[in-house]
Amino acid sequence: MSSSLWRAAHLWLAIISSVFLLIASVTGAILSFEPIYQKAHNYHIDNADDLSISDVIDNISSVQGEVLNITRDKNGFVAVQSITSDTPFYVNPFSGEKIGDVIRTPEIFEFCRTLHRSLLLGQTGRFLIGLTSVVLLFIALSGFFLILKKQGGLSQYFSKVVKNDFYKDYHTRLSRWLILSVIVLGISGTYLFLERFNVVLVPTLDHQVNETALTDGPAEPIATFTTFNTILLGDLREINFPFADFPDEYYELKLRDKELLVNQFNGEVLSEVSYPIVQLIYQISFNLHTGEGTTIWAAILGLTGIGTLFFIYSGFKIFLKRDRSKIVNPFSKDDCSMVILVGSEQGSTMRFAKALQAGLLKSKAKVYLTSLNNYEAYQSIEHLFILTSTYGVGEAPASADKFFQKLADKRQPRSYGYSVLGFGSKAYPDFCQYAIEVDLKMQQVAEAKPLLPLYKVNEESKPEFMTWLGAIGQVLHQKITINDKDLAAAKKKQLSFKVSQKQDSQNNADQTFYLELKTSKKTLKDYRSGDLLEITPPDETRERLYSMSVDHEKSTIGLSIRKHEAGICSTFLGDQISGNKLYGRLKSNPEFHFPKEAPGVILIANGTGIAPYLGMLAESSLSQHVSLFWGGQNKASYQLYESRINEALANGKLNRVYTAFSRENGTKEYVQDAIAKELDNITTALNQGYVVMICGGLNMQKAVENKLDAHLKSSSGISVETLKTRNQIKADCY
Ligand SMILES: Cc1cc2nc3c(=O)[nH]c(=O)nc-3n(C[C@H](O)[C@H](O)[C@H](O)COP(=O)(O)O)c2cc1C
Repeated sequence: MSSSLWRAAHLWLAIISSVFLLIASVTGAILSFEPIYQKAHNYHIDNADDLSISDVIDNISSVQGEVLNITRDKNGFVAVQSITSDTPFYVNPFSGEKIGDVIRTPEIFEFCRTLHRSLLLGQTGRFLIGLTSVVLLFIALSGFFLILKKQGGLSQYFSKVVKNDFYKDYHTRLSRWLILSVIVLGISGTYLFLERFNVVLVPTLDHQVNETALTDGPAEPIATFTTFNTILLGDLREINFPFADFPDEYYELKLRDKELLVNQFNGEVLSEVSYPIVQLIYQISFNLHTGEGTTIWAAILGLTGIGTLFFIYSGFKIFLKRDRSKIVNPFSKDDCSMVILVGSEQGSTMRFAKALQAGLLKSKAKVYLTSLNNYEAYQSIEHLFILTSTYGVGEAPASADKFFQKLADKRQPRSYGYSVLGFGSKAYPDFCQYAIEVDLKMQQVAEAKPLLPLYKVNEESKPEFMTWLGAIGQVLHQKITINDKDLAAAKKKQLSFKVSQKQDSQNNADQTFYLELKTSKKTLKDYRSGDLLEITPPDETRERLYSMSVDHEKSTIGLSIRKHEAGICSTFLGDQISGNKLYGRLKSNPEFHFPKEAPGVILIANGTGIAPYLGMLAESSLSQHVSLFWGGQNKASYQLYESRINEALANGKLNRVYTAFSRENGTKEYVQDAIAKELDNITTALNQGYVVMICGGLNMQKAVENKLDAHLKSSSGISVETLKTRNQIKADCY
């Protein structure tokens, strides 16, 4: 069974049984206090368990007179019902003296017990709650399997949990400790359920007493009964005394593992029947399920009940936040003749790949879908489809960066046809570069025969994808139908914004404008400068992200945007005028927030990358030293931001500004050149704990980081990579 099936089983069983689990956990947690509550009364007398039954009977009878029944409960408390008392009472087995009345169970426990056992619904409730135990067992076992998978086996069981999301992390962390007790509760609850509904039959004990051979009087003293002398109080559960001095009235002894009938006159054992194994298992299950008699186990059960509440809550949170783009493969990899490998960073290529998978599955093909980084040998492979986007500067997306290595290491067992489909954007100079490289690599694989030349899709264009799909259909001689719904991105709830200001750059060549959008205070409450605005232009499926500045006082966000010729979204935003209404979503980007704790911050940007900094300057404190490096075409380009920057300089929120112009009076200076001049100061500042932030184009980021890296390595032996892991260098480039 694959991990995804385990996960699906874990999830759906939990969802179906959640209400019952909730009731059982709350009541179970409360009931776990009952054994602790009882133990707290402490009617336990030390060393009494070593007394023989004959001593106990003697001691009690001499003080309490005629006794009807003696019990020893799981706490070791000895209770007596005598002929003269209406209710049972606890005694000291050494002295036979009464030490207290039998504890009355508080109402709350009684109520919880009924709810826990039958949901107050009688037999139907008992059945439902019993079934919940069975389901709990499967949830726990699937959970255990998932932890093993996640942690990388039993030997890694308690190794560090890879940081993810609060609910996911603690769902795993806590369950590593509580899973065993949940499994115990599941197994014991299941056994009690099976016993109650007679699936496991516990036979009634059948004592065979030879009535004709029964002897009577004269009664010998109990102290001479060998059996009573050898059985210890610790092994006793109950003794029922004979009612009258007739030979067919005998002592009934219930011990840990058997029952005895003993002649009241001479102590002869008339019948001895051991409990059947099913009954012993029942007892063990009962004790394990209730925690009766053991405070520590009861406390563990209580924690397990509370933990289960957390599992239900966090499980729901994980479910609601779940990644709907998860891959589901109905066939195992070696059964599939068609394999789809995907390279995707933000999920859109995966969406196309899933639509393709669904289309092929509809035509009864056996298809296996996975990411390029999971490349391995596929025993039944006939066709391979590679769909990949390009990231960075013509680089592999995150889910494909190990593909070439794996392709070199793993060979397919047979020859197969392949086709590569690249996803990218013409707004980048290296359009579909990574797909081009993948296609070239595939051409060198001996077993791989091209089905089609490389196809490319610009900005998730559906028509371009359909063209490729048609070509594939022709090669395979089958029509592949794709559901439009599968291709469309999930509709997300949009927030409304009003354009409050639009300002164009004074340098026309820049094609840049500043857009201020107004919204409500509440909408912006959880967002900061450096977070992102996601805009999907009307009639488009693909969203674009813009790094924004946030002004909480004015309830506005600020964006700096450069119009691209083929840029659908930048054109759409460029057409806006004050008063227009726009829709979008806000996305948190905590890795790129202003570091309020740092002694100083160096902000580096080119072009529109300055947008988040314009808001961040308001967040700096007067004790922090903040400098800004900005690169643009010329001084006219700078004017779009100048008043905001000057205001920050005037009120002490910004200490220094360095500008670099690439087309000003014949000079050709880029922001990385301005950085190069200040490398000594920047290195000193980093050594003092300053934080460097970089926002703008990827090429600029690379150039700045290369300069910094070389200088840092030679001067202080530290690399940019190390500073990034320490969060001393933060970048948000595109
Ligand atoms: C930071 C960044 C860098 C990108 N670099 C390139 C690139 O060099 N070449 C290209 O063709 N597309 C580039 N793209 C565009 C993506 O490849 C394109 O949007 C693709 O549809 C994304 O697919 P995904 O959502 O599956 O990752 C880039 C996108 C981003 C956000």
